[in-house]
Amino acid sequence: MIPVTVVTGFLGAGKTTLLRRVLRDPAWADSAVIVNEFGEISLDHDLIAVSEERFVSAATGCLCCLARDDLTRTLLDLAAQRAAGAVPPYARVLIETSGLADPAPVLHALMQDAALGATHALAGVVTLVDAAQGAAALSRHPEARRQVMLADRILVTKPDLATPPEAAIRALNPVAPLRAAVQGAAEPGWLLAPAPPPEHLPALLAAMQAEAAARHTPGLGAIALEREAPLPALALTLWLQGLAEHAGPRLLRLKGLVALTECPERPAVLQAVQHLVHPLDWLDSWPGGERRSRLMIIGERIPRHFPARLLAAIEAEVAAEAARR
Ligand SMILES: Nc1nc2c(ncn2[C@@H]2O[C@H](COP(=O)(O)OP(=O)(O)OP(=O)(O)O)[C@@H](O)[C@H]2O)c(=O)[nH]1
Repeated sequence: MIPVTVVTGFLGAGKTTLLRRVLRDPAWADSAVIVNEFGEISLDHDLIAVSEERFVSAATGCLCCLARDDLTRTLLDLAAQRAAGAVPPYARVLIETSGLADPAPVLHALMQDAALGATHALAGVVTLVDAAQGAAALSRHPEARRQVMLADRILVTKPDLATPPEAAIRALNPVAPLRAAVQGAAEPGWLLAPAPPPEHLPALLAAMQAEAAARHTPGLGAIALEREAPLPALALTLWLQGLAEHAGPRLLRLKGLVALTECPERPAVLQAVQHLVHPLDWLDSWPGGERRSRLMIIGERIPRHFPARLLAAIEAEVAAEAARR
């Protein structure tokens, strides 16, 4: 049996950060990773930096989540390749759901599909809750609440930024063991040790399925932005300010790799979760040698062309100002 752990948590909670850390630990490096990303641009592979063979990006055009059938096929294909020696042997599978995913269909697939059940066993659901923005996400987004309700273990992230919203978490899930960790520095043994599914899980899943229509925040969408030419850091800063002013709390998540004019040979990793822009990080080199900025914005009712048009206007203004000086 191949143990499968589902790692979930709302947009920007720190799932990729955690996986990157866990996979650097030699004791857990023999894990296969399936990342379910929402939107047209896939970035997590570049950020997790796990080997090509053990990584599957299950991108989806649907906000909802990884469809049951897709997940079943992905897990069985991977297991067949493992049995045939086409991929290095792996000891477990970690599934990172999209931040907007309802984990219930994934759990259904693992618990009810006969072929999957014969080869894979659900080892647990690890839910991440952001100490800084988790309380807001839990009150506004049904997806975030369902992720906490289904958790076997809860990891509060970013406790360096704010006090964990423990009361809001406990109101949804009074029993799951809870710990906090900065930058994914959690004990993998605690996080990933198989947890028997709680007795009430089938009833909880059935109840959730019954109210499936209410499980998503209405009006959510992802906007992708790609560009060849490097961008002045000033234009990027002004663009972020403009987006935040325009969208306010409707801007849920922004992430991307950006070529800055000041340092185009290395990609800057841009991360924002709601109004909080995290400090820029840098990768050592451009993944695949392709020097092209890629950005993904997830928000509620943000006009599709607004981010690109705002960026073009700001860039023109910054260039004109530079020419005047
Ligand atoms: N200060 C602080 N920042 C953190 C911590 N954990 C993660 N972050 C930052 O939070 C941002 C989002 O982290 P990710 O790991 O990309 O979050 P995610 O859940 O994978 O995001 P999505 O897949 O887009 O939903 C990044 O800038 C991380 O560096 C933490 O404990 N403290």
